[in-house]
Amino acid sequence: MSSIPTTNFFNDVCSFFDHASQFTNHSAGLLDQIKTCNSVYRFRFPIRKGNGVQVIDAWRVEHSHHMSPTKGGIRYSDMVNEDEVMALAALMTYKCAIVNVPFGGAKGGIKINTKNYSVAELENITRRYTVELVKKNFIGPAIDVPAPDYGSGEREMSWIADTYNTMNPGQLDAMGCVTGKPIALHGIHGRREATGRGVALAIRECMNVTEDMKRLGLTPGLINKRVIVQGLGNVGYHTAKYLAELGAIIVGLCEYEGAVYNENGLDLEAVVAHRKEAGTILSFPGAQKEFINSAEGLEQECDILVPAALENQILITNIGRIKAKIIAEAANGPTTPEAAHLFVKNEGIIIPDMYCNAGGVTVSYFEWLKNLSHVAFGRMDKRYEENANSNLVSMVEKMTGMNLTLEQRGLIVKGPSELELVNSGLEETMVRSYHEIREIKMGNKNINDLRTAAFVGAINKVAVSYMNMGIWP
Ligand SMILES: NC(=O)c1ccc[n+]([C@@H]2O[C@H](COP(=O)([O-])OP(=O)(O)OC[C@H]3O[C@@H](n4cnc5c(N)ncnc54)[C@H](O)[C@@H]3O)[C@@H](O)[C@H]2O)c1
Repeated sequence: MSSIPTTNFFNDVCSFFDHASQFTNHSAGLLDQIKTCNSVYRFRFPIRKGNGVQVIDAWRVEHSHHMSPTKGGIRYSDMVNEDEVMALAALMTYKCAIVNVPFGGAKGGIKINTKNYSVAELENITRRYTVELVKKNFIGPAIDVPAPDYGSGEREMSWIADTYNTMNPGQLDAMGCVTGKPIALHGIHGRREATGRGVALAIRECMNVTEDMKRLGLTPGLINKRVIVQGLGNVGYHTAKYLAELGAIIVGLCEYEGAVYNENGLDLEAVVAHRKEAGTILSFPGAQKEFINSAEGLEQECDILVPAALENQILITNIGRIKAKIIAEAANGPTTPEAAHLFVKNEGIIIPDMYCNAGGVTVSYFEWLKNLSHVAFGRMDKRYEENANSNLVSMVEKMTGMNLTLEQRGLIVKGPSELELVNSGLEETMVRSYHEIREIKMGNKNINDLRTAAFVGAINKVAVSYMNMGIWP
């Protein structure tokens, strides 16, 4: 892997890119166009706080316009900075390419600690942020479509949708300006859990390849595999939930205030309930061990480690103590290039962020399509099941000469629900993309990790778009 020294997150992404680009045959100029962030919008705006005024720092970065609109979440964090937003925007470009979602990459950031603001203040900040984006043409269903990320969720997406809609009266597709909205406000079933579900499917796919598991000394499949998850937010919680449903054992859970471990398994819901009540993950009665230094939680015995919090968690300084054989990057950028290089050299498998957490943008794409098409997805359960006089039922009754019972009528007319459609589309995407990446790796003996293979696939797809598009004028 790359020998470029790590200085920051965007550099790390570029260093992975540079390493992979040697396995492509594109010109230096085209590679430069793909790698660079096209538009970086940094802005500041005031809000009222108490009796005074506070200035908020914010960003929106559009990394690539090889496809429109651009797409990517908005991070609410007091640690967010321009470099981080640029790196996350770049990852969005490669992520969308890997899962064949026809968007360019983008990302946003608002530099606040959400705990220090009331709900009303958060609403003011979110709405003013949206207004700033509208003013500069950095948001719109055909321009740039934000989504949730660290520190933001359905509530913030609702405020964004409403602000945009209010500022664009009569725009038919206005609700497609943002995804990750609540179901009741033009959202889609399955989006909330999509990233975590996708991570679990990515891990399942990886563990089902017998020859790769043999190399790691593991039996294939997820049953009874021991998992540690870092971060109990949207992505971490849902990943742990679906992995447990697929037969894995959640042995460790880490939050910023500490970590808990039990070699026989932790009850996820009980840990979440305990944390909610006690205000900390520590002192959970079902834990055998606990760690006040949360990072120690990552270093415990397990087969699979799922960092699902923030970047730069697995570093050259702690990689030697990580016992997992598989790192599934649910978070963006959790492993630095040097740490990743060492882990792969020691025969570990890293399921790279740009593929591993792509379930979120995949289902966001479904939501955007739903908003643009103005058509409900899936069956209308009640109407179909209660109305047994549909044409289809009469036809079957005519053909068979039978009088169908209500239950039989229901079975005949029952199509997939919106959630079933979303989940099957998500599963198909995660399965197909995993094997596409693995085949790139297997097709070149000099590519020894899935991240490089994923980058090669993504660079090639983005390059084709840019070449087809040409340069104007
Ligand atoms: N939300 C999505 O759909 C989505 C999609 C793709 C990628 N991601 C990535 O997944 C990661 C998590 O995002 P999220 O939406 O779950 O955020 P979130 O805000 O819902 O949850 C993050 C959790 O991580 C915890 N955390 C923070 N620092 C920690 C530390 N040092 N150790 C342990 N826990 C820590 C926080 O307390 C919080 O509970 C981010 O890297 C994000 O970019 C999110």
